[in-house]
Amino acid sequence: MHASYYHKAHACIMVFDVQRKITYKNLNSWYKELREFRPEIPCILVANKIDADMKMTQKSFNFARKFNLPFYFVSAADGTNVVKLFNDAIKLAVAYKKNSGDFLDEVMRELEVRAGCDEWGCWGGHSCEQQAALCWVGVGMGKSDARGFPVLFPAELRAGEERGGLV
Ligand SMILES: Nc1nc2c(ncn2[C@@H]2O[C@H](COP(=O)(O)OP(=O)(O)OP(=O)(O)O)[C@@H](O)[C@H]2O)c(=O)[nH]1
Repeated sequence: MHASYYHKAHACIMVFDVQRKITYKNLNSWYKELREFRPEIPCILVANKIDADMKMTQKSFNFARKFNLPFYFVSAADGTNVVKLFNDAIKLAVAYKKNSGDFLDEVMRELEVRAGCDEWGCWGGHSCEQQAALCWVGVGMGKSDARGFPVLFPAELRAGEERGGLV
């Protein structure tokens, strides 16, 4: 899968189809690839389509145990465990993002603080990422106000907009 799919992911839901064994076997290579890009993010394993064969819920799947992954039996068709799965994945992702030792996450946390973003979002009409990018440039150019916030000049902002919105 292209690297951009993994970029800045904070959680992963890996799904196999209980009706097609090959999808279970393929988990090895998917998991290996995931860990090359995102070594630490929480990963949840899902056995999907249990409505088609409820007997499969009696089976124990070693992959989850081997890699110590939370494991859910799901049916996307009838909704079994779907909401729980996504709620839990979001919680894990948020918890990971708050505390992660990933260099990029640490940089983003620092920039969000400098840009005046908090858990509500970003103040000043920009998204956190836009604001952080503005801040990044401001810091890089050594321009900041007394509070450490970046100072950008209209010409730089215009140039940024011409390049697609970010300075
Ligand atoms: N019975 C059942 N069918 C499902 C479930 N989830 C998906 N399907 C069916 O599986 C087929 C493939 O679904 P997609 O959403 O296209 O999934 P995909 O991963 O792109 O495709 P596959 O790899 O073929 O499963 C469709 O016919 C779906 O209706 C499920 O939980 N139960």
